Amino acid sequence: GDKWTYSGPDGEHHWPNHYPYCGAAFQSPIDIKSELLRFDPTLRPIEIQNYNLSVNEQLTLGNNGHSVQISLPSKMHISSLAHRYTAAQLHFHWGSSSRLAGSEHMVNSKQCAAEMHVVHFNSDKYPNMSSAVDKSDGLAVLGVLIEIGEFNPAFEHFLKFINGIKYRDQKVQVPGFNIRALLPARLDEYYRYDGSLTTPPCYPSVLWTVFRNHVTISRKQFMTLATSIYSTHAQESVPVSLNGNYRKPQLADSRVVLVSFKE
Ligand SMILES: NS(=O)(=O)c1c(F)c(F)c(S(=O)(=O)CCO)c(N[C@H]2CCc3ccccc32)c1F
Ligand SMILES: [Zn+2]
Repeated sequence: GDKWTYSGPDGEHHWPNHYPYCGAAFQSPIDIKSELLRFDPTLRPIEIQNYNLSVNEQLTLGNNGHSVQISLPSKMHISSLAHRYTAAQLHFHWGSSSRLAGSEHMVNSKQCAAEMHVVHFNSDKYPNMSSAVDKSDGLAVLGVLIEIGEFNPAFEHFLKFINGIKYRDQKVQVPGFNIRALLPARLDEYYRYDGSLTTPPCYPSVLWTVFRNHVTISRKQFMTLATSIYSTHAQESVPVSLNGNYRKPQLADSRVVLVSFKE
């Protein structure tokens, strides 16, 4: 079972005890430092299909005890990579009401307030997420850095339902909305490297795309995300707030981070 947490005796330094890959190479996230970067002119703009979902489509918004996740329909996919990568779910990592920094990836050691990940699997080669999750060409995750600033109406499509998933394993259906609106304007500027799941079992199976440009949410929206969720079930006597659900940056080793932009 997934007993792992982000702090305490089951925190990230202990993950390798039960999940050996967490202590191996090619781990994510990383601190994306200038000295690791190499411009790659072959990196094409990310092209996504069917992200603009109709309100008549129902999405499952859930609290899985580690994050807030939205399950995504399989018509959504990335079409600009070597294989078709079909969307599975998106989820978030955030700080806390007392520590506004909670992104997983950092850029030159700057940690943002939060980070969104849209998880896709290689549907050319694998039938579903479960069979793709431990394959070296199995997954592609789009990472979006989130800063506190302007109010973001796109986030309201799920934040307004968050009180329905306060406790672990609670789920609610929410109307579909344009998932593209959660991404930054420019999909042509990004960092690209080979890495892993940032949670156990930490399989080194992820082609990471972290967009250069962040999106913003308001302080109030951030506090809603950071203070509404518990990692414990409703019936548990002692509720434990879910915040600070980000893994620390891992060793880059000899990895190069490719960039699609010059300046
Ligand atoms: N940062 S990340 O992108 O590496 C990443 C997470 F950080 C994260 F929390 C989750 S999860 O499913 O919400 C909870 C634990 O897996 C997943 N979920 C993935 C991993 C396994 C799996 C299986 C089916 C659907 C989604 C996922 C994940 F890929
Ligand atoms: Zn994630």
